[in-house]
Amino acid sequence: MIGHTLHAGRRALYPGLRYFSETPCGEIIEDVLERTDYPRVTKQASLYVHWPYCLRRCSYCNFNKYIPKDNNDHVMTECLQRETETLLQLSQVSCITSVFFGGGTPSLAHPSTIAAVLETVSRRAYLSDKAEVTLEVNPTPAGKTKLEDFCRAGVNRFSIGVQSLKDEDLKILGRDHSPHQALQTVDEARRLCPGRVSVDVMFGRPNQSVESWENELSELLTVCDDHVSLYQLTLERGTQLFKQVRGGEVTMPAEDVTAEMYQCARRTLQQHGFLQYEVSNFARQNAVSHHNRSYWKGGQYIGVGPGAHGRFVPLGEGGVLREARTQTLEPDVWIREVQQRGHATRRRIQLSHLELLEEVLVMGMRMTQGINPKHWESFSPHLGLHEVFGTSSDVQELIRSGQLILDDRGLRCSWDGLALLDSMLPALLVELQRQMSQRDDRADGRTKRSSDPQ
Ligand SMILES: C[S@@+](CC[C@H](N)C(=O)[O-])C[C@H]1O[C@@H](n2cnc3c(N)ncnc32)[C@H](O)[C@@H]1O
Ligand SMILES: C[S@@+](CC[C@H](N)C(=O)[O-])C[C@H]1O[C@@H](n2cnc3c(N)ncnc32)[C@H](O)[C@@H]1O
Ligand code: SF4
Repeated sequence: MIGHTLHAGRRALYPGLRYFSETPCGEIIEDVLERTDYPRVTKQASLYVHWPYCLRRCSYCNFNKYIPKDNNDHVMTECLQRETETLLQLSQVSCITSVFFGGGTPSLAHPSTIAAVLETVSRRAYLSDKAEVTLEVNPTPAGKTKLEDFCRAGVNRFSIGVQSLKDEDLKILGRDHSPHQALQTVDEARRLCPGRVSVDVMFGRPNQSVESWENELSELLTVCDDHVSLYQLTLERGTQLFKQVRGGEVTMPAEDVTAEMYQCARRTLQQHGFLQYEVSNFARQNAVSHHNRSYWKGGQYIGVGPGAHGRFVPLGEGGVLREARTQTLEPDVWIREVQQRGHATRRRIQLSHLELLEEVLVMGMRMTQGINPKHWESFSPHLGLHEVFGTSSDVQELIRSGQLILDDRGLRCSWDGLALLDSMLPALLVELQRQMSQRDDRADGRTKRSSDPQ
């Protein structure tokens, strides 16, 4: 989803860099460096920390996870701290706005590991007491008993992988908990962090019908807190489920059935007071996830741990371009690299201005509020949102057909359009590429004219 870099191979020079420093998180001091045409760079970021271990492999999952051979908590903790320090220094980020411990199964980590990483962040950057600190939890009895200690370590939001409330479905998915254990974990998390508990649920599961999904959702709504993430089960190559489906052992619901499940869930959640704020995310009482929202708003983020990815400008190395960075995948190799050179960045790609705008577009359109003109302008000061999309006949057609809205509030999907976002993005991206290239041609023309012999 976010690791995706559009046109990663292409390189183009940023027209310039405007550098904003922050004191410490709020006030922005503008300090124009070099040329004048580049979106602002701030000294704030969110932090993602990847815990790469799971007790077993769920049948559908292709995330970066490994079954631990032995307990290496101590060395993992040291390396997560070291990589956090290094990347904070490399990025010169002085304010961390949210922290997300994801995985794998980060609830397998010792609470002291979580505390140690947060302590490192606080030592090296500003981390407000109020900053959102989320931990993903597998709802097993062992996970549940550690929740209180995780809170003491500094976690103030839990994201619980409930996935399904049907025992037989959890078995097909290869989960190691029952629906009852999941509900007990949600209860305990709500007791500890009222209003700050999210549940992840997957739909489009093998043999699932719309009717059974509706019943399951109703049950979920009686127990959940104020945040729900609904993910359509994706059949990932290389997983056990993929093989089972290909071998005919398991049948996935047809596309029109999963589309109906999605629409039915959106309606039901709305009726229960949840606002959909993103393709897969719903919140009531304003319990939106700050961490996820900062990704969708094109904020900088630092990723530490095996396979984590990040998006930031390495100001500390003299960098001026935002980079897409990925850390080494395999934990033992990652540990060695962190011990040797302080971090294990395996891949770094400088994003051109166009690539950055493509990401801002793709991520921003996932939010129901879409992209407002000011948000766009902070990344594209010289080519406004209406200039890019206002004149395109393809975009006009999407507006006429009721899928897209472009007005004073910006560009966004309609209710129906959000479900069809993937089919709309190619037209939007083509328009962006066309307008950016015309703009570069005009700028080149001006440069050429001004350097013509008099
Ligand atoms: C990778 S898991 C990590 C958290 C934790 N280990 C768990 O399983 O709950 C994060 C979320 O990704 C979602 N996910 C993983 N694989 C998926 C797939 N193939 N299709 C859709 N969602 C998936 C699940 O809903 C899960 O809660
Ligand atoms: C699958 S989402 C689950 C979020 C959950 N539903 C919630 O509301 O808290 C996990 C979060 O971690 C981020 N994430 C997952 N894997 C990552 C990775 N390898 N590097 C950086 N961020 C990652 C996702 O972008 C997202 O923000
Ligand atoms: S879904 Fe979660 S618990 Fe299952 S294998 Fe993937 S990361 Fe591990």
